[in-house]
Amino acid sequence: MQVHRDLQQLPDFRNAVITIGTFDGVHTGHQYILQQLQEAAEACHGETVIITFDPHPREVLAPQNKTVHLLTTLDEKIQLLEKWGIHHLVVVPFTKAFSELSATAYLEDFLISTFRPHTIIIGYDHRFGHNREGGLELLEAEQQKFGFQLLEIPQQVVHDLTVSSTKIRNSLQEGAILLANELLGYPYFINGKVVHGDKMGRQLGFPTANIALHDSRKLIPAQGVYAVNVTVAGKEWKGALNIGTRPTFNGTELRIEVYILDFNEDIYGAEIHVSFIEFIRADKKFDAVDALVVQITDDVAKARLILRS
Ligand SMILES: Cc1cc2nc3c(=O)[nH]c(=O)nc-3n(C[C@H](O)[C@H](O)[C@H](O)COP(=O)(O)O)c2cc1C
Ligand SMILES: Nc1ncnc2c1ncn2[C@@H]1O[C@H](COP(=O)(O)OP(=O)(O)O)[C@@H](O)[C@H]1O
Repeated sequence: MQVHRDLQQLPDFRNAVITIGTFDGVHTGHQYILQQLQEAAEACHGETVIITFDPHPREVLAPQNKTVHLLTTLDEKIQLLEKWGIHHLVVVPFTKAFSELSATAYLEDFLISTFRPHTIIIGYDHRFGHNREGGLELLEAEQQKFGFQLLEIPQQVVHDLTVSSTKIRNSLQEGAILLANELLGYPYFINGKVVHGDKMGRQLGFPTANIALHDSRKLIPAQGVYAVNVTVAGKEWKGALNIGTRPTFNGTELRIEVYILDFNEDIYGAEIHVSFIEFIRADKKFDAVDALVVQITDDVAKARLILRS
């Protein structure tokens, strides 16, 4: 897949079959659209093109309530779309000026003149241009003049997609990992860098790699303990991960930290990838450190059992 971030440097697309969207999570619901895109492209010997915006339009248009919780960062989305065999991903820098283009200017001067689409695949309720003034009716009106095909994604499919995205976000925020993973079609994951903590872990007998996420907009699952798979320096390990404020030590800051099973290496500064497999329990305040150690020992045994094979 080719990723284009500069609209001035785009290639000449051959019979571009395009769709526009955020594809956050690239979950099972998005697969229907990816399939439509591929089928339409095969039929006209064309190229599949996904147009997405970065930053997220909501962050630019409503910055005061920008509680955008991303299932996937742009880099993660790129990795996932790559697996689907999409030919081109075009990342359009979403600016205030871009958002103020009239619907006709957006359609004619941006979408059509940039991509010369053979086919446009679009949700029945898709809106574009200043104040969301353009929609399917405008696309239909311009279809003849510019000679593109229009494929409408029906209401039911759009509805299912929205329900699915919301369900995944809510499930993760409630610790319902199994449901989230089923809807995603793969285990939810985070990417970050191993940073220094308070050096308490090794004293407890469980050193924990503290993870600083690459993107602060990434959705963090519910506080608690999880069985996870970890990739660090190209190798896979199993782990027990805690998301919490460490109430036993009267901590306040939210930390994400993982004890890696059967592992003993200095990995400060390393890139780390964690996939969530199962929720084990909620975060707790213990009266004594000994009790916390007993609990962590039990968590690790549970993680081992969940992740066996
Ligand atoms: C599997 C696991 C479960 C944990 N559960 C709790 C918990 O319930 N309550 C708590 O206060 N801390 C919990 N912790 C966090 C420990 O308190 C933490 O690892 C310790 O403070 C070390 O922190 P450090 O990496 O900054 O040295 C857990 C850690 C792990 C690895
Ligand atoms: N099994 C392990 N799991 C996680 N980190 C480990 C493990 N063994 C060694 N380490 C190293 O120890 C560090 C964690 O030790 P810890 O005492 O918790 O310090 P910190 O508070 O800085 O995280 C990790 O960042 C890593 O470099």
